[in-house]
Amino acid sequence: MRLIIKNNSSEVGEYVSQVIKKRILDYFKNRTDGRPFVLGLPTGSSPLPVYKKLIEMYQRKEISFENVVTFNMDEYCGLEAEHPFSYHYFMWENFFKHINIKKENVHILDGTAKDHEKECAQYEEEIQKAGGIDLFLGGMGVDGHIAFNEPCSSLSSRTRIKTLTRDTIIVNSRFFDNINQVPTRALTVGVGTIMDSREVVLIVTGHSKALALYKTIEEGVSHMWTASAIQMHKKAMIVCDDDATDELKVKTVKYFKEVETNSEY
Ligand SMILES: N[C@@H]1[C@@H](O)[C@H](O)[C@@H](COP(=O)(O)O)O[C@@H]1O
Repeated sequence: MRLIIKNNSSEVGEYVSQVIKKRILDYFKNRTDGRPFVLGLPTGSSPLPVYKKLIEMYQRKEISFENVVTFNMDEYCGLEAEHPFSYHYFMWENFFKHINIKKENVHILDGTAKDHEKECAQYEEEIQKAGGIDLFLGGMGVDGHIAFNEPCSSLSSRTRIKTLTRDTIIVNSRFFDNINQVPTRALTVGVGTIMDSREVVLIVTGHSKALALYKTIEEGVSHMWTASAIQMHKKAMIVCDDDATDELKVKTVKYFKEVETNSEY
């Protein structure tokens, strides 16, 4: 696992957007079979600087999303796509409407689906049909959750419905007018779904994530901190800011800062 430590969230955004750009450009350099690049995406405040930079790269014609297929991590149950607090709305407002992605290439779980099980099974099938996910970008909850895989989620879980913890409802209430509006359930890809991706990149910024980052990388793999599963991934990278390293050992921080000086994306 790589740990890239940057000074602030804007530098994290710059770095992660460069990683995504490089992976997409490298992928199409040698591709002749027409298979698109498949990108997994998160919502939340952490990826916003990444989306901003990717939009700027698209506007400067450095990158195209014409042959990119996306799968979002999760969606609240019960919110229509047009609902201003839905993850559908978030993704179109903050990213998709500003780039040249084809509407049919965007996949986001339908939180209003009557048959959750069918919706989740179809999502897994669509990921397979697309050829699997090349790069899954993620954030992390303050309790170390990845997507909506709350503490005690199975580390081999697939896409399914999850009940949100009280902690997550309180933390995510900042995006709603009041806490009673926060849905209590969500559809989410599983930890296993994320682990099947060819590469995983997690963004961790701010002091509030410091304990989760420590648990994710300096302690053992645990279903209590589901992001810690990435210790078992073949190609995983965490990109964090200085504030998020507050609970790490000095020698861990020094080690990764030294290793990653002048490293390639
Ligand atoms: N389901 C999302 C996660 O995918 C996200 O990583 C987390 C952190 O969000 P933020 O980046 O706003 O801290 O929030 C939600 O719970």
